[in-house]
Amino acid sequence: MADSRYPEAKFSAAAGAKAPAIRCVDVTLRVKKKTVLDGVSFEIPAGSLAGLLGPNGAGKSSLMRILTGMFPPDSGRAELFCAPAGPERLGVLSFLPDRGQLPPYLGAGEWLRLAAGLYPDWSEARMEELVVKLDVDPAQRIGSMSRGQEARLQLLTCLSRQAPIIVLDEPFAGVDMVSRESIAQAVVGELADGERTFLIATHDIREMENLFDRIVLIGEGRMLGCHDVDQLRASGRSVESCYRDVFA
Ligand SMILES: Nc1ncnc2c1ncn2[C@@H]1O[C@H](COP(=O)(O)OP(=O)(O)OP(=O)(O)O)[C@@H](O)[C@H]1O
Repeated sequence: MADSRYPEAKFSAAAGAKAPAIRCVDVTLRVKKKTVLDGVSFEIPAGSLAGLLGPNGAGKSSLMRILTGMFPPDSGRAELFCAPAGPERLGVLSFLPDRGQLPPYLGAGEWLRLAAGLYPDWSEARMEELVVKLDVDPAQRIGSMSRGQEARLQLLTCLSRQAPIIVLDEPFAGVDMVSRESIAQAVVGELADGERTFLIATHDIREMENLFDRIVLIGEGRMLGCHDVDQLRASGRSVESCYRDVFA
């Protein structure tokens, strides 16, 4: 069932599995005279778990920031549930930025209590479950955390919200290899229930390969493909082989 607090999500779910939760139409962005995104168009159907893949500097983070409404594109449209992305739409989207920083002087538990007050869609039950799964110590001061430990706390913060769209920019940066695999399966895989829509930018293709049902490939600011993963597999290809074909 779509969450009744988000009429657009309900509308989208009612419209069928193919209703786009995220749509970009000819999105172009220039930063300091450089074209960072050049006519990017794709759709992510509601309920998908999509990977946004591409090499360093491809434009993935820039595209995600446009989707969160941090800044508008120079031209084209970015839409969430068929309405323009923008700061006023942050209620439908939970975002984990690639270079986010949590207040170093707080303990993890103190931060989570603060976040619970900040977000109206915070789920205390999910937060408690994720504290265990992500192995976060509520007593640990954020400033004393390793990069991987802080990344877990950031992921926990993002996933404790019940927003219908979840956008994660490099959620596993700094997390060790074995933990990346288990977090991908036990946390992201479990939350991808066919209702929420995930867009995840990652270089950890092997760990995420089995979870994606769609991939968007972007290189030097241009769209280089948007594939249904089942169709890729039916043609004898994997996400990794597709990535190598495009970028190697
Ligand atoms: N504030 C800025 N000033 C100048 N150039 C910028 C700025 N922000 C982004 N860029 C440029 O835009 C391009 C895309 O950057 P972006 O961070 O979106 O790429 P990315 O695909 O997320 O890369 P990565 O995988 O390394 O995180 C890069 O060439 C980057 O140098």
